[in-house]
Amino acid sequence: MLQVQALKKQFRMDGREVPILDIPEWRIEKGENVAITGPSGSGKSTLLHLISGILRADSGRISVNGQPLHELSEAGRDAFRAATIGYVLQDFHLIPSLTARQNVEMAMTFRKPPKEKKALIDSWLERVGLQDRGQFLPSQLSRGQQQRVAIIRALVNEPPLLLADEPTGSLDWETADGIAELLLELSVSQGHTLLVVTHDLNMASRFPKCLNIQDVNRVRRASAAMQTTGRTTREEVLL
Ligand SMILES: Nc1ncnc2c1ncn2[C@@H]1O[C@H](COP(=O)(O)OP(=O)(O)OP(=O)(O)O)[C@@H](O)[C@H]1O
Repeated sequence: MLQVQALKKQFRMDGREVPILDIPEWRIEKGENVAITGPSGSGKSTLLHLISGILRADSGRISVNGQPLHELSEAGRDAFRAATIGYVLQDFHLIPSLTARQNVEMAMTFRKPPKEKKALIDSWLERVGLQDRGQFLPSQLSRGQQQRVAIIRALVNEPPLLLADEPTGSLDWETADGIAELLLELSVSQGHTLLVVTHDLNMASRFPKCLNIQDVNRVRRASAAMQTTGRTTREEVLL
């Protein structure tokens, strides 16, 4: 499902290029559920942005579902993402002026008669326990409910790959547990591959496969580098 080879990404900070990711080789098989943990600033969100094609790698290859992303134009990557990848971003990103139902409907890329669309959204809302909340605005929903809307919005087109960035980030532990369970349950029932970035070790431990980004990324953060090299300046180094 996902293949990464010789991937490098750096950002310009304070007038110089700082390496963030250097991943020689990494893959995720179809249907796997994988959690990635790692220190703040270690490049986890950047990695998801690269896999989704929102960001471009400086060099190397990323293939999703057999499609090398570097072969696509920006418009091609957008179309590929819409068809292939569901992305649950940090902090939900629901549109505040639209109801829960409208937020989901907006993401539906395929043409279907309104009746079928309505039935499909109804069934998704019911699956996540929000059947009586479809007409509510995000501000009228709890944070856990908003996250569930964000998850079904990402899944309504049945993408083969679901990416989620800190899906339990600002939730209390009980709600977070429910979201983790929902993500894993949906992955089994829908058959998609699931890749989650999280600081929540409780959530990560529920995943069949859990890795620290530093298991695959050769770039080490400043704090780790300073401990091992005695540097006092705040800079990232490639070990
Ligand atoms: N567009 C950008 N321009 C410059 N630097 C960036 C940009 N995006 C991210 N960075 C830097 O890249 C590093 C990795 O950021 P990233 O958000 O991927 O980390 P993270 O592991 O997801 O962190 P956290 O766990 O805190 O969310 C950080 O030092 C960040 O400041």
